[in-house]
Amino acid sequence: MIDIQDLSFSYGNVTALENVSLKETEPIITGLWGRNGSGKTTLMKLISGLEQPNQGKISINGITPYNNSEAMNHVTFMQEDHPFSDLWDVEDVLRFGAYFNENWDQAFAEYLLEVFELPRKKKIRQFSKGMKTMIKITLGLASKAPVTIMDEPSNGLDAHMRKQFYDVLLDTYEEHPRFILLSTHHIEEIEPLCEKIAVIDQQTIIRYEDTEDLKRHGVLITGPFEAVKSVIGNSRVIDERRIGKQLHVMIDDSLHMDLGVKENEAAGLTIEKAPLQDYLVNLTKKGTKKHEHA
Ligand SMILES: Nc1ncnc2c1ncn2[C@@H]1O[C@H](COP(=O)(O)OP(=O)(O)OP(=O)(O)O)[C@@H](O)[C@H]1O
Repeated sequence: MIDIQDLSFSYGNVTALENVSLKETEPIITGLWGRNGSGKTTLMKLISGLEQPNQGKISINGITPYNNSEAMNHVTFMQEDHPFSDLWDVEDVLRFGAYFNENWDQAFAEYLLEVFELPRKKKIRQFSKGMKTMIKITLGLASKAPVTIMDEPSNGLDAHMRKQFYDVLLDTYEEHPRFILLSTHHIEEIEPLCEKIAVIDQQTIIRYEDTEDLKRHGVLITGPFEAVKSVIGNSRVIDERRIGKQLHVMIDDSLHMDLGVKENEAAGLTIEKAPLQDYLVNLTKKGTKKHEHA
């Protein structure tokens, strides 16, 4: 389906991606999480053939996307600032979608316009941020491309429209499975949709795993200094704060028996699972260090 090997890319002397590898053979929904400037958009542009790698290979269903007109039948990329013409209204966007996508589903596109309550005759440039996101979702999903890439697809959506987005995405995916890559800074916004999550940091993908496995990671431990130090052992500490005699740490580990037992409560320790977003932020922050055994 998608095979990226040892990919590197620079804008002039700014290295945006280095030695990125990611392989997925199943048509699944994948989240791409990373902090600002981590390289998410660059990776998406490379996958969709808008940029040429400096090094490494990308294969989409056996096709190299850069400078390859056939790739358009395999990949759709909905950019965060999608280049819609100033003159276009919704009907122009749909005509564009039908012209450039061989799997275009006009009936589904019409249905999505109704779900998102989009006015047909209004110019896209007059749309609100959320409405622009909804027309991009419409274009992206109705294209039914085997590889569908969406940069920040929940950007600007209110709670109701985000729920509508989840519902239509899951329905169309179930009916017509394809590889869907969704990028975000806020993992909670897309995590319920994603079977796997790729984490990008310092120009490369540092994790690519099942969402459920990733969600088990990140444990918060709070309590008296010595008790916390003794329970964390050799676990990797990704956040540490001292407040008075209390120590608060987050470790890059999953909740397991050694950490969860009642004796720890007796020692005044609180041990709990950290929210996934907090875990990812700490995992990718500068200066994250290995705990040295006391
Ligand atoms: N056109 C460009 N010219 C020069 N440098 C660029 C260009 N586009 C991106 N970069 C640089 O490449 C790196 C990766 O940027 P990219 O836009 O891929 O990150 P991102 O993860 O999508 O960021 P964000 O979440 O803030 O949108 C950053 O250092 C950025 O400054």
